[in-house]
Amino acid sequence: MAGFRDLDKVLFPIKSINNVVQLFRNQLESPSEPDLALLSIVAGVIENSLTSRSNAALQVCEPVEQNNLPILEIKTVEILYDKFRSIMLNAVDQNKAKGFATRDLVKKVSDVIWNSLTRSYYKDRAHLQSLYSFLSGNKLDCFGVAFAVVAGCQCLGYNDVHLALSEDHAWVIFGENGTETAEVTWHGKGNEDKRGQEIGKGVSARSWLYVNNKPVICTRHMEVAALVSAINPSLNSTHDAYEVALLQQELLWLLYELGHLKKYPMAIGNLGDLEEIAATEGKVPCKDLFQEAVTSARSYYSNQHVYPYTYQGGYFYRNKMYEEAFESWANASDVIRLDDEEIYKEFLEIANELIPHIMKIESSGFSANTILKKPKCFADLLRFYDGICQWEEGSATPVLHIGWAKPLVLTISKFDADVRAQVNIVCDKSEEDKLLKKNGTYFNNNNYEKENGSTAVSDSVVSTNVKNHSDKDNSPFHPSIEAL
Ligand SMILES: CC1(C)CN=C(N2CCN(c3ncnc4sc(CCF)cc34)CC2)S1
Repeated sequence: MAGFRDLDKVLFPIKSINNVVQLFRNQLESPSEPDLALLSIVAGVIENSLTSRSNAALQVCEPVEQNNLPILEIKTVEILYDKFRSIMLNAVDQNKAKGFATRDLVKKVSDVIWNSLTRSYYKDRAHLQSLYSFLSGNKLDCFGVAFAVVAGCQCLGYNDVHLALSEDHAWVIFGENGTETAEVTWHGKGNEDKRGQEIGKGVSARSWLYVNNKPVICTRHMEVAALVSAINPSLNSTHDAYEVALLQQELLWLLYELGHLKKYPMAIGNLGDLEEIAATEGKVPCKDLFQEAVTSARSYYSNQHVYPYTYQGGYFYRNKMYEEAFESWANASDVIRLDDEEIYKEFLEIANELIPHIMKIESSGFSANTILKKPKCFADLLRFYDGICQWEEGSATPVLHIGWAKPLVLTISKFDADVRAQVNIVCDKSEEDKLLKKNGTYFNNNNYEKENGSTAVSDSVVSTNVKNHSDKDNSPFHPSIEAL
């Protein structure tokens, strides 16, 4: 482990964002691996000092000149760092010969963190993700507990313990081949925690909560990306602390340029959101970052992640690119599996707020190039709704209710009959095969590529997949909705 070395200590007292970026760069480029506890404490102290209620007023009305931070003395960091190490070293006996972590060791570290937490507190509050929060307030959120367990294991010399991330949960992998898994934190409200248990191989592992067995398995450097992604600049529900957001943005660029975000779609999406708010001169534009997140999820996680498409759809929506937003949301809908509370809320907002808002604007008659005349938009909308219906079919609990049906009917009815007529529901493979051959396009599950591998759609034919409600096989071919 890199630890707190002299070349890091000379950067103190830290007074600017550049100093913090340099500390992270030192750690990330060190021959030994970056020290998660050190970096989480530094990020946590800075975030807390700039977002805590005490100076919230100051931050909102008097933006501190750029790049200056409240002075961070080395002593502050050393005290917290040594406290974390002593908690770990005292709790776990050290005589055992180092080697690979065991389930008992991982559970023990999780218990040490767990049993130190304040009895009851509002778990979804902001700024509870870092080791600073753990050490100064004995409070952590769900992600923060999992991160602290990995940082604790690193402290104890178990470098095989790594963070595993889905889009709404976190756990750890460990062991000689990194194939052991263990729950180390809770998930959601009112669910009994399963700490110590392995991630099931059954239905639950195929749910969205475990991204259908395609989680982000972090390297040490990606764990730094996770702590940076988890930095929360929120001052209150309407304002962000400018310096915290800028620090997060610069650290994400550092990690991006070192290549540590390649397999981390959500971190790329986080950077895209920050770049949309304040673009950094000469960098990859946010629109391309959102596409890179989609490509990463498709390349490394078999397109089983939803958030890259909702990041991208949200960008298109905010920039009034409604045709593109429909396509992103339809792609997101193609991904979803069995029911899950968090992702349900995402789709509920898209179906019952964002899409109706777009339809209201588009049918107000002022938009010249209205999507209401575009068969592809109608096709993508049907694909979006079809995915949700399939979700309903596949899930134990009912998903759809009249609250979904009304906006759905209203939306569909906004497209004229002549536009709808151009969307041809193709219901059997032979017909689809003929069509595909004719247009040189073929399908794989959720995206379409020309034979030459470029992802595109020929102008005359826009094809899209609609999962056949009946077929349960995994054949890549499904009846499709064609807009000719
Ligand atoms: C398109 C969106 C609604 C905007 N922000 C989103 N997120 C913000 C950032 N998120 C994340 N960003 C980086 N890493 C992680 S790991 C994780 C699961 C709990 F550990 C969540 C998450 C979660 C998703 S999704």
